[in-house]
Order: sequence, then structure tokens, then C-alpha cells
Amino acid sequence: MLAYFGPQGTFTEQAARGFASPQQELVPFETVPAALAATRRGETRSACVPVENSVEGAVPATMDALTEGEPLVAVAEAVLPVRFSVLVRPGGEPVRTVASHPHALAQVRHWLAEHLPEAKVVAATSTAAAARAVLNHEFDAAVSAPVAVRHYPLEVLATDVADVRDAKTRFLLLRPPGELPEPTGHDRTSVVCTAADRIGALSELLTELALRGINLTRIESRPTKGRLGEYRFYIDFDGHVAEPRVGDALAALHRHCPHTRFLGSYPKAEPGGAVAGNEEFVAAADWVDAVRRGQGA
Ligand SMILES: O=C(O)C(=O)Cc1ccccc1
Repeated sequence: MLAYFGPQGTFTEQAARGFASPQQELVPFETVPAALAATRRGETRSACVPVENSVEGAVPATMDALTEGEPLVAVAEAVLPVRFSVLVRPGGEPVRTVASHPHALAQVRHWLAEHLPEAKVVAATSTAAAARAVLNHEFDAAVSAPVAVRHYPLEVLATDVADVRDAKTRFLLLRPPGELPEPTGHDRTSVVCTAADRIGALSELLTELALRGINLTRIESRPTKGRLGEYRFYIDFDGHVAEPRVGDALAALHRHCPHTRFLGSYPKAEPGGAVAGNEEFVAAADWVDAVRRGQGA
């Protein structure tokens, strides 16, 4: 079974369908933490959740849920284009309220100001929860994934709605720690580190990556929810933990931040990124191994 951030008809369901095997059952959960909790309890084999959007940035619920509770690791990622449909009840009632997930609302602000300027904008737990609420007469319109109209008998007021063309959302497939995906040569590694509150702490972490020719693909900070000014850093970079230099960099991050949590090494959904040769790092590690065995100098 595969848990996903639902209900039926979310963008996350579309991503989950891409991850699922044909016979695998998909189970919707109302929130990201609930989907992850089901996987932590072993009720589902994996969970699919959104992690970041090219326009609105990180999904805080996912970041927090990945650091709190038992560890989960990403084994795959998917990147989906995001275009919205605006759904209403059949009958042409005036639209006084419009609801959606905050990430969706942030991506259609200009469209709403132009086409529904009088409507009050309300946050919902997901785009599909907003569609369901429209059906239940709680709101008049929902900004939803185009597939939502297949699950909820609503009418399409507008399609292809997006302030920014080519917006994309990245999703992760998460499992309890176990066997890691094999390295493919175009992988990403994700970690979260709680940096010490002292001068240069973050720059030391980033330098460990730079020194090894490792390309940073994302860095986000979130408060630890403890002391004001204490942060966790979510760091994504190119490479797989099985590669000597990536393993080496992770060990260095752990030396700087004993509270480093490994969030996975998995194939990148889209090729690209700065590529630095791995060969010299492999050759150097082999040389050290030979020295240790007394067979090199
Ligand atoms: O609410 C959904 O449909 C989700 O899957 C989260 C989301 C919201 C907005 C853009 C992409 C994903």
C-alpha cells in the first residue's frame, strides 16, 4: 500500500500513481504528517508527499514531518508541472469564496485578482479538500488539480490557470530506512542538519561540499521550534551516499552537526546540474585502501 497526501484528486495523487506498481493500492490521508505516520507505523510500505514548488518554495508541513518522529528516507522523486482548474458547483451561483491549498492560492493570486476580485480567498488542507468543500457548499470555488473534476461532480469555470508558466512541484516517495536505491550516476542526496549557533557554522557545512566538488541543489532553513534563532538546514546535493566523496562529505557534516539526519539518496527526476568528475575521488579512495593494506605508497 502507498499512502499519499489526499484526498482523491490531489496533485500528490498524480505523483503517487507514477510511483505505484500496477497492483499497488493507493491510500489517501488528509495531511502530510498523517500519510508519513501511516508509513512509520508500517501500515503502508511508502508515502508520497510534496516537498517543494518552483514558485512558492518548500512545503513546511513536509519538512517538519521529516525531522520529527522516526526517520524516513526518500527512495524516489517526481517533478510534475502544475496548472490549476477552477471548479464550481453547477448552476452558475456567484463566487463569493474561493478555497485551495496555500501553495495553489499563491500561484493564482493575479488570476484571482483579475477574474474573481470580489471573492474571499480561504486556505484549505489540499486542492482536492477544497473541491470536496465546494461540493458540500462550504465554499463557492476551488483551485484544484485538473484531475479533481473526475472525482467531484463540479463544473470547470477555468482551466490552465497559473500566474507563472512552467511551475513545477517536486514530490518524494518515502520509506522507513532499509535498502538504498542503487546509484544511477544522476542521484540526489538529502540531509537535515541542526547547525551550532556560532560564527561560520553554516559556511563550514557548505565548504565540506564545495571542497569535494559536490553541487548543492537546495538549502532551506526551518526553526527548530526550540530557542529563537536556532535553525535546521535542509540540504540537497548531487550524488549518492555510495560514492566515496559523498560518503566523506556526509561524515564531515555529521562531525560538524551530530544531529544530522540522512533523508535519502535517490535518482533525480530531471537530469542536469553541475557535473564534477567522480573518478579522481574513487581513485584516491582506492589508493588510501591500498595504503591501509600495505600495498600502496
Ligand atoms: O493539494 C494538492 O493537490 C497537493 O498535492 C499539494 C500541492 C498544492 C499545490 C501545488 C502542488 C501540490
